[in-house]
Amino acid sequence: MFECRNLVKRFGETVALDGTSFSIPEGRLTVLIGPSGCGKSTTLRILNRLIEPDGGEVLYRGRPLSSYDPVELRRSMGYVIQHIGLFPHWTVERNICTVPRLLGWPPERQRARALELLELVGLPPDEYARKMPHQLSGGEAQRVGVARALAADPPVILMDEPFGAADPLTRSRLQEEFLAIQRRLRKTVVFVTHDMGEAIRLGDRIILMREGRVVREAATEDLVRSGDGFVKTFLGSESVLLLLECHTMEEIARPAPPTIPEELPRVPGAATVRDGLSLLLESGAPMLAVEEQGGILGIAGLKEIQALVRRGR
Ligand SMILES: Nc1ncnc2c1ncn2[C@@H]1O[C@H](COP(=O)(O)OP(=O)(O)OP(=O)(O)O)[C@@H](O)[C@H]1O
Repeated sequence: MFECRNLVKRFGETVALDGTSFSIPEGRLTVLIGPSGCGKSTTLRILNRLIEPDGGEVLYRGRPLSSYDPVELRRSMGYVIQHIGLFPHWTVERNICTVPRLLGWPPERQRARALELLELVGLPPDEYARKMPHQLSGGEAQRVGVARALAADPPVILMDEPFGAADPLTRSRLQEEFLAIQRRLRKTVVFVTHDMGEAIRLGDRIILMREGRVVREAATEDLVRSGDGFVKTFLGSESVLLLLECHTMEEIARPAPPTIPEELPRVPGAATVRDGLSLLLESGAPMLAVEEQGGILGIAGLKEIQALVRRGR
């Protein structure tokens, strides 16, 4: 979807991007990650032409980005930032419809879309559509921000530390919800974070940046497994836990025996192995029953988790 070649961007003496090259595939969630100041946000702002690079080029759908009208381009890309910037004296519904209104959609279509999106992000429309931004919690405001970014059904969503200000529990809920939405919608998402746990949980691909350059660009799982130099420092001692984030319980479950004890704790097949391990340790049970659509699809315990870690190392 995007092809960035040798991007250079300077702010006075500061070199924010120093020959950055990478590609962003269509329909996948690509994470840009790296230490503070390495050029992640600058890259994102170049992608929607909020700023222009001093050198290099970006191809978007095979054409130079510079050949697109910046205003139209921005309307075709949802943008979610940390402090979501809802308009304070507009209702939630009106905020969500910002772009559809600019595009001249008829009011009924705007309204229907807002209600549909509130549903999608888990905010009951009857309760939330008429609320004002100051009546929302931080997590709810972020959900409205995601709904607003999706409103005109743009093919691309740019997200700059969207859940960065949320407390850990809310953050993990927002991540799960967004992942579920992304599994349905398959947008091209470029997601900036400096939290490796978040990158691994959400990203199909990860682009690791340092000092304005790309250090590594790989599928999430390959990156976690490889653990070379800078990657390893970034992952630190958490690398095993992070590997567990990449896999689901249904992937490691073995077939269930004909009868399984009633008291065995249940875990959804889609839960990460990390969540499965927590449940196993908390419950003290020898095994978990892995469920899918109400039925039991298998069982898994420490042995299966250890096998996964050994395979991943
Ligand atoms: N408008 C600006 N004017 C001056 N310097 C800037 C501007 N925008 C970014 N920079 C500088 O460019 C470098 C890269 O900034 P950028 O915001 O892209 O980093 P980042 O990786 O997103 O950092 P963080 O994780 O802290 O948000 C930094 O040194 C920053 O201070």
